Amino acid sequence: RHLHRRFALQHGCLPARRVPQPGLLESTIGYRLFRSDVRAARKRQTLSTAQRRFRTHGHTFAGVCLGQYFITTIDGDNVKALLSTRMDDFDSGKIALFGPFIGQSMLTSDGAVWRHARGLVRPHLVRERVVGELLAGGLEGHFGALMRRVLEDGKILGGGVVEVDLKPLFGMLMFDNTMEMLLGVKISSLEDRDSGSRLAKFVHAFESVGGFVNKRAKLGPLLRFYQDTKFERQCKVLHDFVDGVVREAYEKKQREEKKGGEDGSSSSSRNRGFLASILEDTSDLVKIRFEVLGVLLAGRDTAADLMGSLFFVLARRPDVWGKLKEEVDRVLAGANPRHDSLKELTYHRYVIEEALRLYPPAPVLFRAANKTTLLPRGGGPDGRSPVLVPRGTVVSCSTFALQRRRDIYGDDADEFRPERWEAMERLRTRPHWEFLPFSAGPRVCMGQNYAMAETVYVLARMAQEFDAIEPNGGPAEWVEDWNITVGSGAGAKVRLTRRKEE
Ligand code: HEM
Repeated sequence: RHLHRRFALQHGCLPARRVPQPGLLESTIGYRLFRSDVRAARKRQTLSTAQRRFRTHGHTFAGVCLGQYFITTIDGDNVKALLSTRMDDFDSGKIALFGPFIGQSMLTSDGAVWRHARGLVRPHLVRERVVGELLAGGLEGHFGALMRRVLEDGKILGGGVVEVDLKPLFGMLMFDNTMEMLLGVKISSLEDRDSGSRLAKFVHAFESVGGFVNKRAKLGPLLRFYQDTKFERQCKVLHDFVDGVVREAYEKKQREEKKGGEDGSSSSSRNRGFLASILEDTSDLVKIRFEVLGVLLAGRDTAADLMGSLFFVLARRPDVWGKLKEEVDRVLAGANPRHDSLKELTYHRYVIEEALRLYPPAPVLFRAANKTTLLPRGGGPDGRSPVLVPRGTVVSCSTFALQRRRDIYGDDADEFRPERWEAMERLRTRPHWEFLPFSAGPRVCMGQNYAMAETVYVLARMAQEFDAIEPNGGPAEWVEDWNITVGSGAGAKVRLTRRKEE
C-alpha cells in the first residue's frame, strides 16, 4: 500500500470511479457483481450490460469481482496505453485460459517468446502475399462446396428459393480455408459427411474447446483450483491430428533435403505455405503444433462469427443487399473477384466494417498488469487524472461499448449504417483507437488483411449468386452467443433466392 501511495503521488494518480459495491464484503470479494454478470450471461446480455455500465459510470471505472481487482475502460487514451505505449507493463493474460490447448504460443506468450513467435508467423500473413495466396489457393473451391451444402442442407422451396442456416456453414468454410492456408493441405469439412472420420472428430473437438475455455474464463481467479479432464481429452484429439500433418511435412522436407543434397537441386517444398515456412525456422514440432492451432483458433471462429452476424443483419436490410449487388455487378461484371478487383469493392468493405463495429467477434480486449503502472485517464472526479494500476490488476476494454460511443459515432451509433464509413473517410474522421475489431499496436491481429480479403470475397460471391436474402424466423435484433468469440445467437437463418440465369 505504501509503495502504491508513493507511485500514485509521484505520477499524480487519483482513484478511478468505482462501480457501486456497498459494504466491506462486497467491495473486497465482489460476489454480487459476479452474480449479476452470470445473470446477464444467462440472458445473453453480457455486452449490452457492459455498455449500460459505461453509460452510467463513465468511460473508465474500477471494481472487484471474485476478489480480483479490475479496471475497465473505453477511453481511447487508456486503450492506446494498454495496447501500445505501455504494453510492456501488461501480459496477455491468456496462458491460464488456453494453456492446455495452445501452450506457450504467440497468442498466449509475452516478451521475447512472443516476439520470436510473431517474427516466425508474420512473413506468411503480410498483406499482398496473403491476398495473392488466398486467391491463388482454394477459396473459390471452398465456396463451391459451400454452395453445394446450401442446396443439400437447405429446404428447397422451388423458384430458386432455399431456406438455410448459413452460420454453421460459414464455420466450416472458414475452417477449411484457414486449414489449407496453414497446413498447405486440402481439407474439406464442408464435404466430409462421415461423422466418425478423423477430420470430423478434429472439427468436433475444436468446436467443443470454445465451451471449455469460456467456462474457464468465468472462473476468474478460481481457475487455478480447477482441472478439467474432458477439456484435456479434447486437446489431445486436436494435438494428435495436427502432429500427424506436421510430422508428415517434416519427414517430406527431410527426404527432399536429402535428395537435394545428393543431386544438388533445391527443395521443392521450400517457402510454400505457412507450415513449410515454419519448418525452415525450427524443427521443434511441438512448438509448430501450438502455433498452427493458435492461428487456427485466432482465424476461424472470428471470421466465421463475423460472417454469421453479417448475414443475420443483411437478411433484415434489403436496401444494403441491393447496393452490394449493384457494386458487385458494376465492378466484377460476372467474373470472380481478383486481387485488384477486391480493392474496388469499397461498399463491401464499409458493410463489413460496420458489422465489425457493431458485432465485433472479439468484443473484449484484456491484459494483466505485470508491474505497478498507470493509465493516463479516468482518475479523480472529472476523470482526467491518471489512474494507478497495481500489479496483477486485470484491465479490460469492451470494444463492443467503445465502438458504440455516441460521442464518436453519433446519435445513431447503435444503428447498422455502412454509409458512415464513406462519410468518415471523406471527412478524414475515421477513428483509430476507437475502432478496434482487430485490436491495435504491436499485438494487432496478424490476420486482419487476410480476414478482410476472405470476407469481401465471400460476400461478393454471395451477392453474385443470390438475388434476395430475407430472414427465416428469428428475432428482429441481434443477440450475442459467446464461445471463445462472439457471434449471432440466433444463427443466420435466411431465405435465399437464386439469381436468374442471364
Ligand atoms: C474477422 C476476423 C478476425 C478478427 C475480428 C480478429 C481479431 C483479433 C483481435 C482482436 C486480436 C487481438 C487479441 C488480443 O490482443 O487480445 C487478434 C490477434 C490475432 N489474430 Fe486475429 N482476428 C481475425 C482473423 C484472423 C485471421 C484470419 C488470422 C490468421 C489467419 C488471425 C490471426 C491472429 C493472430 C496470430 C493474432 C495474435 C497476434 C499477437 O498476439 O501478436 N486473425 N485478432
